Parts: sequence; structure tokens; C-alpha cells
Amino acid sequence: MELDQELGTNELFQAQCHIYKHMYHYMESMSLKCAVQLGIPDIIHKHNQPITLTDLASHLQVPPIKANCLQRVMRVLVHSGFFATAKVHENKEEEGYVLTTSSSLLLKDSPTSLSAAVLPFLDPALITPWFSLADCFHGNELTAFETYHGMNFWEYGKQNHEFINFLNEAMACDSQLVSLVVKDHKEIFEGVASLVDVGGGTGTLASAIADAYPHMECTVLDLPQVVADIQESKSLKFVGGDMFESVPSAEAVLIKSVLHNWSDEACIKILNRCREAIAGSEKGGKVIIVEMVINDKKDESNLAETKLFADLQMMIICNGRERNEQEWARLFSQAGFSSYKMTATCGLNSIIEVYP
Ligand SMILES: C[S@@+](CC[C@H](N)C(=O)[O-])C[C@H]1O[C@@H](n2cnc3c(N)ncnc32)[C@H](O)[C@@H]1O
Ligand SMILES: O=c1cc(-c2ccc(O)cc2)oc2c(O)c(O)ccc12
Repeated sequence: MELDQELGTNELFQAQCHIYKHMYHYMESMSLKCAVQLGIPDIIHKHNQPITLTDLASHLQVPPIKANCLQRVMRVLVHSGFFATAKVHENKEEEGYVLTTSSSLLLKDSPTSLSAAVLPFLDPALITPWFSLADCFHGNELTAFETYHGMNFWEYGKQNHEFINFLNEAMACDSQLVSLVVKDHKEIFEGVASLVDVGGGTGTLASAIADAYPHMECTVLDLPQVVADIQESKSLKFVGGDMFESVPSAEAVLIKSVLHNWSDEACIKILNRCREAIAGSEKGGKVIIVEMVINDKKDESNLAETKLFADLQMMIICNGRERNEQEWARLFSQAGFSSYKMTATCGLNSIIEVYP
């Protein structure tokens, strides 16, 4: 029997639409990237009222012949919730673009801006490996990144300092957003006398913690080339080193968005170094992990899907992974920890306190 007789044409056409939608879905990412490159959220924000297409095109110095292209990109971004439309004047029909919460998060000067994350995470260096995914399944390389670039992510980073700095900026703005929870979760940080942020990058999260808990001695451990030129302050020290070798001693170790870059074997080594770092603490010490926890059965659909995409990003780039609670629990036990508490969630990430 032919498919259309078996299923009905309506169902077949729905499936056709489903397939096309997903073939075209990268266009949403690319339209978002284009809007950030052009600085559209900031232009709308500065305009202080709904901005018409003509005004937007004029701000962008887009020639009239291309205004309709701009309108079509904006139409997709309105459809996907990055912008909305509203009447320019109460009693007139003319409409203009306004920000939504998502595009407010893309304003360059906002303290919680994710604007600096969009371009690095959509950089050709991270996207082109997708063209090698199928080949990677049959090749000797561990990741599609290596199949495409001919070297692994870490080697690529050593040879492309600008790209790594770009990525560090992206991580810093993700951390800035996460740092909003630092004050909300006093039970996690209060009473901790010293803390070392392992793979803490340029110190965004550690700096927010040092500001919120001035009596805490805070240190950031990262690769020597990452921390080399960073100015120390009285409340925040930077140490160049290798988390696989040793982690400076402290009462608490913080580790955010690092373990997802690594395989289970590598994570067990890192966690062992973290456990050793807190071993001298009179209070027993703890490791505070800020990472995603996959929970695709319980999470709301958008959240679940985003975590699954993040998992693929880690798989493609660096043989890392996002983990579910069971996978986290197995790692903790294999690294010699006795218990853990998954307390708070902050958007995509959860905070996991792990005890020796
Ligand atoms: C994805 S970034 C996370 C940065 C920061 N924790 C954040 O969330 O903003 C991973 C960090 O691990 C650092 N890193 C990688 N290998 C390392 C090593 N062997 N020792 C110390 N840090 C390392 C990288 O330089 C980078 O800053
Ligand atoms: O593309 C990414 C994304 C992340 C990421 C996203 C959202 C979060 O709340 C945390 C992290 O992390 C990455 C990363 O660690 C990396 O080395 C490369 C790419 C990405």
C-alpha cells in the first residue's frame, strides 16, 4: 500500500512541513547572529519607542533596495520571539519593532548581556565540524571537530588565541548571568572561608562571589595563558596551573562549565584533584559544581531540548557531554565522594554540592 493511502495525505503533508522546518532551522540561528552583528537590539532599545522598518533601515544605513530583506529577517525573528511588534502611535495603524525579554538579554551594555556569547558560539570554527559528523562516525578521530579541523579543540585553541579569547568572553557573559544566583543562595556560600574556582576563566563568577562574600578568600585556577595578563585584586587571586595536576587548597572548590568539556575518565581525574584540594578543610569541605543536569523526561520542552543540543555541542567539539543525575552520581562515587546535594537550578544550569 502507498504511504498516502496508509496515513492520509494530511499526515504526509504535516510530515513534509516537519522535515522542511528542520532542514531550515539553522536559519533561525543565523538570523539571530545577523541581528547581533548589526546591533539591532541596541538600536531598538535606544529608539525608546517602536521602531519602523524605515527607521531601522536608516539607522543601519541599509539602502532602500535591501529594506525588504531586512523586513524578512525581522519577520523570522518576530516569529521566533526575539522581537515583537507594536503600534508606533496609539491611533495609527503603523507598527514598529520592540524588544522582548530575549532581545533585552542581547543589549551590549546590560550587566547580564548574552550578546558576547552569540558570535563565538555561532562561529564557523564551531559550526563547520557539523559537516564532518557523519564522516566522524567511521573515522579514527574522537570528535567531528578533529575530523574537520585536523586537530582537536585544545590544540586548535593553542594555535588560535583570538578564538579562545572570543570563547572566554562568551563564557564570561554566561557566568555573569549565573552569578545572579550567588546572592540568592546564601546557604551554599555563607561561612565558606576560602574558595578556588577551577577553570574559572577570567574570573567573572569568582569576582561576583568575592564581592558578595567579602570575607571569603577567592582564587581562580586556569591555564597559565588564560590568567597571565589578568589584574589581581585584594579579594581575588589568579593562579596559572593545570587542574589535572593539582588544585590549590581551599575550603570549597567551585567548578562551572568545565566538566562538560571532558570525558568521564578525565572528569574523575579532575574531581580527584578537587577532592584533594578540600581534604585539609576542618569543616570537611565541598565541591560546588555548576553544570547542566539532563532531565529530558521532567524538564519543560524548550529547556530539555536546549540541554540536549548543548550535549551535542560538547560531543562535536571536545568529546565532552552534558550528564543526567545518574551519570553525575556515578562520577562522584568513582572520584571518592560520599554524597551530593542538587539544590538550586539557575536556568540551564544546576548547582550540585558534592561532599567527601
Ligand atoms: C568552558 S570554560 C569555563 C570557564 C568558566 N568556568 C565559566 O563558566 O565561565 C573552561 C575553562 O577551563 C579552562 N581549562 C581547560 N583546561 C584546563 C586545565 N588543564 N587546567 C585549568 N583550567 C583549564 C579553560 O581555559 C577555560 O577557561
Ligand atoms: O557552546 C558552548 C556552550 C557552553 C555553555 C552554554 C550554556 C551554559 O550555561 C554554559 C556553557 O559551553 C561551551 C564550552 O564550555 C565550550 O568549551 C565550547 C562551547 C560551549
